[in-house]
Amino acid sequence: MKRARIIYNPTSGREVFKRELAEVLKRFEQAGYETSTHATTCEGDGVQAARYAVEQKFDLIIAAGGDGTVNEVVQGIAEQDYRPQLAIIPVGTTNDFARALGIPREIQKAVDVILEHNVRSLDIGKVNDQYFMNIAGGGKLTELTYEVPSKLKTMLGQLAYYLKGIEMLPSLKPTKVKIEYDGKVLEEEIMLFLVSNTNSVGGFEKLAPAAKMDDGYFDLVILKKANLAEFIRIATLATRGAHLEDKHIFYTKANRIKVHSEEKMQLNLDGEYGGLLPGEFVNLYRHIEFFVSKEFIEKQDQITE
Ligand SMILES: Nc1ncnc2c1ncn2[C@@H]1O[C@H](COP(=O)(O)OP(=O)(O)OP(=O)(O)O)[C@@H](O)[C@H]1O
Repeated sequence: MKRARIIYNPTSGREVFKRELAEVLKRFEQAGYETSTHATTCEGDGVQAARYAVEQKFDLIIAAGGDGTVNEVVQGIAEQDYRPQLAIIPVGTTNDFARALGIPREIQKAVDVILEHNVRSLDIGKVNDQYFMNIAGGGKLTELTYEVPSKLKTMLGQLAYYLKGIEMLPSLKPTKVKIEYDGKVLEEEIMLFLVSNTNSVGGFEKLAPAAKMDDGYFDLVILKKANLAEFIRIATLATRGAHLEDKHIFYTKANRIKVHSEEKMQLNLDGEYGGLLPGEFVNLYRHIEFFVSKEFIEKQDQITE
């Protein structure tokens, strides 16, 4: 019998997972998994819980939470030789990665998709010994995501980011950076850089429209120095994926990217603070097996064509 470990964050999002846990457990048991649970107790506990699941040779980890919880589970398994498969039940405030995999936000519907058993080996990113699945970035613009207090996020969800973003827009300043990617060099004043593994980022579904999650490459998107009016225009273009041709945007695919800056620049990993630059981003090719939706597989196949 296969063994599954549910690692869930009881404080995630609107804190609804616990109420459905018994039903979720029943469904996994019925599907042939011997299933046990771990509720995370504090920041970092998801990493330890995932390491324990590795040691105990669980076949499957089901991470129930937001991007933060999934990220901790990935940190816990990514550097191990034995890596359990990973499924996600998105119950967080931000669930960009689950959305990228086509996992629905309703708990039982997410379980339906997981139990269809579509598994794919996907790339993940590594920078300075930390891992990310979705996106890493830097520049004043990316610093917004951790300016939003957790309470506000619980109450307002995604909207909290936008409110904070609008409040901060006028104070955004460019940063001078040197970016080396696959043997080439770019020196530029930038508003932000994004190293993307998926194309579903903070509500912008088409930020990196060609980002494929199993090709061994990141999509590097850089917004060069721009004034407020230009920024708003480009952000509008980005909502429909029409920004890459703009002269303020630099875009390429690369699997190894180094970013340095003389100025202090914070790193953002999957929406959370990830320390300071410099950083070297490395794409780990098809490193973890994820449970995905049929729609995800269809979409990925279309990108190849
Ligand atoms: N019991 C706990 N109490 C407080 N924090 C926790 C607990 N368990 C996990 N965490 C932390 O909460 C972070 C955010 O969790 P997660 O992404 O699942 O939920 P979220 O609702 O989307 O979170 P956020 O409030 O950051 O948007 C995790 O990265 C983890 O470090």
